[in-house]
Amino acid sequence: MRLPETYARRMQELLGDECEAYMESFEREYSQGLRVNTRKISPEAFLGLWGDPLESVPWCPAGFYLSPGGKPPSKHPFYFAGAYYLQEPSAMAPAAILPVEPGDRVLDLCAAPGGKSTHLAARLEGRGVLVSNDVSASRAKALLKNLELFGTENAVVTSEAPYKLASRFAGYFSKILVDAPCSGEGMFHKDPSIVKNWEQYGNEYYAKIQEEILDSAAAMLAPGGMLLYSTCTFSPLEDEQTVQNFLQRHREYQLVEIPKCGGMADGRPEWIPEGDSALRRCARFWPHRLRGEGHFAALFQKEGTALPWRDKAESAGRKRELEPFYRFVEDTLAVEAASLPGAHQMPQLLGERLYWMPVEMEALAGLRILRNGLYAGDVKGGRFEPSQAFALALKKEQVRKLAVFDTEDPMVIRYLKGETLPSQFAPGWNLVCAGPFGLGWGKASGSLLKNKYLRGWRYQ
Ligand SMILES: C[S@@+](CC[C@H](N)C(=O)[O-])C[C@H]1O[C@@H](n2cnc3c(N)ncnc32)[C@H](O)[C@@H]1O
Repeated sequence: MRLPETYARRMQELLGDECEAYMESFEREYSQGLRVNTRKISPEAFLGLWGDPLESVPWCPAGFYLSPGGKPPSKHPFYFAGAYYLQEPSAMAPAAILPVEPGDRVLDLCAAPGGKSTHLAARLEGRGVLVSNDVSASRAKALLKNLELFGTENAVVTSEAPYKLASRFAGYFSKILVDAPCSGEGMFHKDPSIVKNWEQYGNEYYAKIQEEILDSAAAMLAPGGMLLYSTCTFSPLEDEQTVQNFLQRHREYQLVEIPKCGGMADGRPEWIPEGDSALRRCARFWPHRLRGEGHFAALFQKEGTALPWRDKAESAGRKRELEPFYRFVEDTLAVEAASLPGAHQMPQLLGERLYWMPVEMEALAGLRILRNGLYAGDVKGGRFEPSQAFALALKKEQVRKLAVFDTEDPMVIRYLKGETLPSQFAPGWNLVCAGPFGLGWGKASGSLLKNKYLRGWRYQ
């Protein structure tokens, strides 16, 4: 692997004797990981279903290393069911470290394609709200898809510049994740093309953006709230220096110790001018000291007392315009409308589309929003057509009409490819399942199951 000379020299100066081990880490196999969606299944139950033995990632209770030569994980029906996310093991740390509780108001400010957002969503267990933002509109689309695949009902997906969000959400969030754009030195092994980007932009360019993003994040954190800053680079300018500069600009923040495990190392105050010893509380992930790529994380707490967040109690009652939806629930599902995922949020029809929204639309006016909560489906012509997102947010036990196939049954892949299938299922909408997981809808009529799997998500 060809590393830029200035980079290699700097790493030699920083790491000294340890640099040799770092350089050797480029020779070993890149570790791939899988993080189980705990909204859908426990890690233990997943391991039982998966069959191949998987080793745990020390800093993430739902994370596992994939063994080379195992099942191709991006072609497996469970991947299409949102039962897991494929994620580099070190990248599982930031959302595991930020102490998110169900009911928190969480912001993921640089969120696409959603590795950490899907993790935060799982930890929220459907309570509170997750605002997932990425400044890039095209990347935000992938973010939305991943959150829908995970069955998330309480996410607002936006595509805005952080300062613009800050003007609307002052002091609103109890937890914020800033997984900042960075020079990506920790990913040189995973993706050597990042070296070109490093040569083009350098560390100062990113350090400036990181400071701006962090200032916007600071404006949005509630008193007593916690902020997790992470990068996938080794540069002290983008790591310890960015953290120290932030603390100097925002005296109401303190660094919180990140408990080290699995080979994580302390932050390095001695690598920046007049570095404060508190910077040791940060965590560094070195590829020669642990099984994962390079990362950095810092956890801050804002002074003040956090107020407990309560979901809005929705006693919406039965709304006349939603009658087709209630009929669908009675015909197809095994639970009442009030106990469905997202039903504690505000039901709202936008045109024909029914959503359960965690945040009032007025609060988001003027922002580029891709989604506010769960898009349940369309109410049209006196009928209700459930959405793909709704299928993935439902648990199999919540549905009465089911078309269940064994995970290994070739019908599963045929369904994911969009084919019509033979049916012996109850007439009407059925949740098509691979083993314990819903994949999407099918509509049974006579001897056929019409395929309602979302076209853009089909198995290629
Ligand atoms: C490290 S990636 C995020 C990865 C993501 N957290 C995940 O786990 O999948 C950084 C993201 O920051 C976004 N970004 C770049 N410049 C930004 C800015 N000025 N403000 C906010 N986000 C920005 C990029 O589009 C990119 O998606």
